[in-house]
Amino acid sequence: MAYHKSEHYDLEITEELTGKYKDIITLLGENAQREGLLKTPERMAKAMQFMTQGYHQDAVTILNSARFEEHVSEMVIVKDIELYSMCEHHLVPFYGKAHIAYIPNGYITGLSKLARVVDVFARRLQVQERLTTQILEAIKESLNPMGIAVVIEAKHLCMMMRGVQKQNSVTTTSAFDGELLNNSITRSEFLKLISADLS
Ligand SMILES: Nc1nc2c(ncn2[C@@H]2O[C@H](COP(=O)(O)OP(=O)(O)OP(=O)(O)O)[C@@H](O)[C@H]2O)c(=O)[nH]1
Ligand SMILES: [Zn+2]
Repeated sequence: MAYHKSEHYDLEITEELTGKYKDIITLLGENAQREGLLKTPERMAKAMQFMTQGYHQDAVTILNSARFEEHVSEMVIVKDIELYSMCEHHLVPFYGKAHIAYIPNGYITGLSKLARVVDVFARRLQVQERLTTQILEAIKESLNPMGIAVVIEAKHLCMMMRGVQKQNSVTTTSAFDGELLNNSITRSEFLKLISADLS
C-alpha cells in the first residue's frame, strides 16, 4: 500500500474497518445512522490507515534513495521536525518534535529524508522510546555515520485528556550512537545547537 500524494486506501481493509467502526460508534451509545455520523466509520477507517501507513514503508530504502557520497565530517542537524504519532496503549495521539543529528562517514542523505524517516516510524502504534531508537537504527543502517543523535520532545494526549490529566508535562527521549554517545563535547555541542533559537 502507498499513501503518497493521492492517498490510495486498501478497499478490503477499508470496508472491514468501516463495519467495525460502525459497531464501535453504536457501542459508545451513539446512533450510527444519524446524518452526521453516516460517513464517519469510513472516514475513521481511512484516517486510521493514514496514521498507520508507516507499517508499509521502509525507512532505510527512503534514506538510501537520496544517499550521496560526500567526504565531510561536520555534524548535520535537522531540528524541530514536527511529528504526530499514536500511543500504543490508548490509541490517542502524542505529538511534538524530533531533532536529529549525524556526523557523516563518507555518505550524506537528503535532508528531507530524515524528516520522512520520522514519519515512517511515527505513523505506527508507538511508544516514544521505541520511536526514538528506531529512527536512530535506520540512520545507522543506511549511512553508518561516525555519530548519531535523536531527541524527541512530545506531549501525550493520553496524559492530558484522560488518566492523570496533566496538561503541561513534556516527555523527552533520546538515543545516541558513536561519537555522539562517547564524546561528551560533541554531544554538548549538539544539545546546545538544538536548544538555540535561530528565528
Ligand atoms: N514509556 C511510555 N509510556 C507511555 C507512552 N505513552 C503512554 N504511556 C504510558 O503507558 C502507561 C500505561 O499504563 P496502564 O496503567 O496500563 O494504563 P492506564 O490505566 O490507562 O494508565 P493511566 O494513564 O495512568 O491512567 C501509562 O502510564 C501511560 O502514561 C510512551 O510513549 N512511553
Ligand atoms: Zn497512552
